[in-house]
Amino acid sequence: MTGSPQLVVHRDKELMAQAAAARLLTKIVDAQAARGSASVVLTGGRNGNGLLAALAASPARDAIDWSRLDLWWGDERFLPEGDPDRNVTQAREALLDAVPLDPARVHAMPASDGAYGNDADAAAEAYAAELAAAARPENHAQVPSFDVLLLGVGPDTHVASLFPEHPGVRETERMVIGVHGAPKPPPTRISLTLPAIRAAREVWLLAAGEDKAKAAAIALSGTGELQAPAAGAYGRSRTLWLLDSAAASQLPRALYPPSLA
Ligand SMILES: O=C(O)[C@H](O)[C@@H](O)[C@H](O)[C@H](O)COP(=O)(O)O
Repeated sequence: MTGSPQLVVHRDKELMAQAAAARLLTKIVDAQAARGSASVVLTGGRNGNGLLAALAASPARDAIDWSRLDLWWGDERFLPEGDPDRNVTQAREALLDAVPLDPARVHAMPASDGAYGNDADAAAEAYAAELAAAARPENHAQVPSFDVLLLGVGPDTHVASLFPEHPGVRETERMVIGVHGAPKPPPTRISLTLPAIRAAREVWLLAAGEDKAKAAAIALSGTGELQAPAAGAYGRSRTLWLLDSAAASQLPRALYPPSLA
C-alpha cells in the first residue's frame, strides 16, 4: 500500500451512505472513462447495502454505464440461491434489480444448492477460477485489478469472512477459500483472502455505529491482521476508511481529526 489509510468521518450513517454512494458513482464513471469498464467488489452487511440503496436513489445513477460494470463479492454466506441472508440477494434488492447490468458481469459467489452442492471448498475454487479468467494476463495476477473493493467492518474487526485468529486470515496462497465454523452465522461461507483483497486499486472500509468504535480503534492502531483482519485490508493505491462519528469516537487523537500542522 502507498501511505497510511485515509479516514473520512461523516456525521451519521445515513450521510455516510449518501456520501459513499456519490464517491463510488464518480469512481465508476472515471474508471469507465479511463479504461472502458469498471470493476467493483461488493460487501454484505447493513452499511454496504445502505450504500447500494443510496446509489439506487441517486439522481445521477445513470451516469454509470451499467452494462460495462463487473461486480464481484468479497464474501458470501453459503446458503441456497435466493436465500434472504445471501449477500447477493440483499444487493439485488438494494440496487442490482433496478439497473441494467449485464448478467454475465454479475459474478455472484456460488450457492449451497448450486453446481458444487454443499461443498464450500469446491465452490471457492470455482470462484477463484472465475476471477483468474477475468485477470489480465499482462498483470500476472490471479484476480482482476478491482477499481474499488468495499468491506463492511464487523464489531470484532472481521472483514469479508476473515475472522480474528481464524484460519482464513492466515491464507497466503489461495485467493478464495471456503470458511468453516465461522463465529458469526451461518458457519459456512466463501471469502476472498487478504492477498485477493490487496490486489484492488482501492479498498474502502465502511464502519458506522457505536458497536464499531472499538473495532476501528483497534484496527487503526497498529494491531496485526491475525488479531484484527481489517488491519490487513489495504489497496494498492489507496485505503479509505469511511466512518460515522459514532464509529470514530474511540480513535486515538493522533489519528483523527487530522493534524492541522
Ligand atoms: O457476511 C456477513 O456476515 C456480513 O457481510 C459481515 O461481514 C458485515 O459486512 C460486517 O459484519 C459489517 O456489517 P454491518 O455493515 O451490518 O455493520
